[in-house]
Amino acid sequence: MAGITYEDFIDLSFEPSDADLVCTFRIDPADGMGVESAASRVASESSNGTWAALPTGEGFTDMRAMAFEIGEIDDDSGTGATTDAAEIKVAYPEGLFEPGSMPQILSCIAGNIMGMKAVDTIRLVDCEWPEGLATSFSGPQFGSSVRREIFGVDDRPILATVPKPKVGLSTERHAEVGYEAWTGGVDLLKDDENLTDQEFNPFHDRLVESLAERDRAEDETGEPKSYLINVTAGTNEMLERVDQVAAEGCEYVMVDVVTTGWAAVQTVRERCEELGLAIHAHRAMHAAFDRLPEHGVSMRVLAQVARLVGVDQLHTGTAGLGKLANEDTVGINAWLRDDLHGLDDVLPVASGGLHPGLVPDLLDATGTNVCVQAGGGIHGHPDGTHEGAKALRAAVDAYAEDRSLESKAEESPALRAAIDEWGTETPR
Ligand SMILES: O=C(O)[C@H](O)COP(=O)(O)O
Ligand SMILES: [Mg+2]
Repeated sequence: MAGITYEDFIDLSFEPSDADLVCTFRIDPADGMGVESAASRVASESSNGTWAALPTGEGFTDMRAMAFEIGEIDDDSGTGATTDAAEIKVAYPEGLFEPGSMPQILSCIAGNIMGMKAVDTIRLVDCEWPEGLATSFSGPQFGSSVRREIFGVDDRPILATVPKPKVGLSTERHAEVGYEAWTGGVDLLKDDENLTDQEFNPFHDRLVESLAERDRAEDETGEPKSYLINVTAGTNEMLERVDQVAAEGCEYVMVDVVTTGWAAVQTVRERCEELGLAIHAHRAMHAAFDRLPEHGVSMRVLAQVARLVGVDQLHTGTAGLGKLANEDTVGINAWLRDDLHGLDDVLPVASGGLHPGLVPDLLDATGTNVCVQAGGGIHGHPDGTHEGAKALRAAVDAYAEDRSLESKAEESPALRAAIDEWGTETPR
């Protein structure tokens, strides 16, 4: 080949090899730009092309991506009409990627193309990860086995709660809230995404005091309990916090994986393997990438990335039942459980506006191999945190016993009060 131009990046008869990474994009070509031209520019800019024709020849390895499929998108009018947008598939050769480097991969498949003028919008919808690339990542260390291995539970979801107000509680109050929630029946105390190491509640003090309350709650209930402490920080500081968590005898760290960045998560994952700690991934900021359905990176792909880099638990939404907009929680959870070249699965976490009255519909949608997290739905209970935790546990136990909430509420005043307060309504 003497040279390449973007036209060399599309071939509708091309068949990807098993080693290729195949990405599905939704693209809306700019005015005057045909869909094939736009598709070829996507493949070009995300692999080794640019706007100008380029010389190749000696010293050049052909790392071109290839747009090989263009599908029409129905406009949902019921008339069979289609939109100007298209769903395209692009195949990327294995050699384009640095194995085990999520930042490098994302700089290809979700890099410059997100801002190209050739398209009005572009969304990375899905990826099919080939074995070579997928297994260059460690994947989860524990995955959903945390339920059984840490908590000895396999007939119900594990339960978590984040103290509210989300920031501003003193260390002492935070630890007390943990004690009340653990003894009420939740398994995990969880920090909120914006609680890290502030003056009103310093990290190390919170770690030590919360674990002391954890131990007390374990003694009283006879159940294993744990704490998802948020180690989010710059990478070096984060590693120091991970070390402190292990030294104090906790099983988990929590990381805000999107704001922290995937490279740092990979680094934390390595340290967590040395220390035997599980990673709880909060997805704060994901919606900046995935909320607009025409543009950005889907939550499905973010979840794929999280699994590859090796988180054990990941927030994936509430199947639309909670307070936050959700993209296909059920489908994403299924992907997290499906085989991925032998990598471990990820435990989905349902969180954001949940309360006991939503539990049956939630578990109908997600199944019970999940973590159910409620903040306001516990601490906003009319009788306080302890009763709120009892109510959530009763709702989950009722589901395991195949009983209605109303019937369970006859023996659980805490659940009765929660239902009287919130009913089965979705909050906003
Ligand atoms: O971090 C979270 O998951 C949210 O803070 C959940 O809070 P909520 O249960 O009060 O909506
Ligand atoms: Mg939160």
